[in-house]
Amino acid sequence: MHRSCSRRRELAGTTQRDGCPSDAGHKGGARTGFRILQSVSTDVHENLALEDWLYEKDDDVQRRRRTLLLWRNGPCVVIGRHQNPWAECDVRLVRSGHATLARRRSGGGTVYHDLGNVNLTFFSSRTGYDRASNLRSVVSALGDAFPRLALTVSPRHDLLLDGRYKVSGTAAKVGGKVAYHHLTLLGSADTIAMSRLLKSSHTNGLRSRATASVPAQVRNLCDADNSVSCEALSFAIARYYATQHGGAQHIIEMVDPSDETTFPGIAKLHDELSGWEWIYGRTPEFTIEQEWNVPDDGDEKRITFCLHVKRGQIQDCKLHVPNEWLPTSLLDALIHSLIGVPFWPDNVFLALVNLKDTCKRTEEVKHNWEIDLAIKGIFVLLIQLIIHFLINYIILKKFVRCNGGGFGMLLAN
Ligand SMILES: Nc1ncnc2c1ncn2[C@@H]1O[C@H](COP(=O)(O)OC(=O)CCCC[C@@H]2CCSS2)[C@@H](O)[C@H]1O
Repeated sequence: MHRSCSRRRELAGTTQRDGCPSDAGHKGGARTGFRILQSVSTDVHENLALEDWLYEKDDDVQRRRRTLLLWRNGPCVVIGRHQNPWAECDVRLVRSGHATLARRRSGGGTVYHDLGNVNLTFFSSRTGYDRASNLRSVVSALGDAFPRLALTVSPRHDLLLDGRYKVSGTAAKVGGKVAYHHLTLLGSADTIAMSRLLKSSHTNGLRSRATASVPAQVRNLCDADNSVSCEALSFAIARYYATQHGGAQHIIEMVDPSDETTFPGIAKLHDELSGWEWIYGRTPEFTIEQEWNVPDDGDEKRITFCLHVKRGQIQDCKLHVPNEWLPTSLLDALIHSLIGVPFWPDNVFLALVNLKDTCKRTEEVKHNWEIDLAIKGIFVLLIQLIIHFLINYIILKKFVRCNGGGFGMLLAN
């Protein structure tokens, strides 16, 4: 890392300096065995790119120098590497601008972040990687600074307040030589937004082998001690970390993940992490099935609609409607118009709504103008669908190419 652009904040004293000597991270000229960094960015994709960059490219991390990174994000939902966003959160709400969606490199479940949540990443050698020890340090650090907080480490490495409320979730990435363990810490996050966002938009009928989150009852630390703030949490943890690793005094080095000079190649990592291909396209394949009953001459008929999605695109589509309702050729055309289309709830939702309308229309038609109009209706539906898909598909593809993602903005319009 070229450090001349980072800023340093000396926490043991009161000084905060801008511009630093080129040996930032060296204490009094002598290199310490550890380093504490804090990101100035609150953009989740920038911060994940920074984490990635440090893990992949940073000389100090590669030389197994212990590094603690502190970071916070604006409102976002962060899914694990092997998760399905449609199963884990309300994608529609996310896309309407309420939060950013990110897929991280580590496994595990889905969490919500905002500025009331602090993230800590402990980089170490693979052999020095020890989640339990990191968590014990966090508990000790917070115990020293906020004696009123009763924190414990659960068997699955969550941090619990009063033995039951989750205040921190953990995940990790372990490579051949280096590793990181990262965790959240709920200081004063918006837990109402959290529960709204972490509700699947497709609770019924979604089948997949993706990792499922383990929902928990959460609480903010500030609810147990109102002197808790994210700044105070970061300070307490940084101070403890330094003491633990032999530093009498500690310095927090402020780093800017949008600075390509300091972190060469970081923009590429950012583009990858914020692109559709990574966030949605990496979803393990899944099947989604919807069914509903439609009245038919005083009776009820069942319609089923089943999509198989691979790499974020519809690979297969099955639609069963009563034989007499739709001519097979049109049914096939409808199915084929969906194949290869990115699985985008709007696309599928529209197809379902149109299909429902068609069925209703078919019902009316049976009684009024018979099959002639039904075919016309379906034809109109097909044209609508095809136009809709073409518009979405072409524009979205173009958009993704230009912006590396950001469907939310487009679809919100
Ligand atoms: N910010 C935060 N902190 C603690 N717990 C949370 C948070 N957001 C949601 N939750 C609760 O955890 C479960 C999911 O628990 P689950 O155990 O399934 O997943 C995790 O804990 C993953 C932690 C990942 C930590 C990374 C560190 C830096 S980037 S993200 C969710 O349903 C909520 O009930």
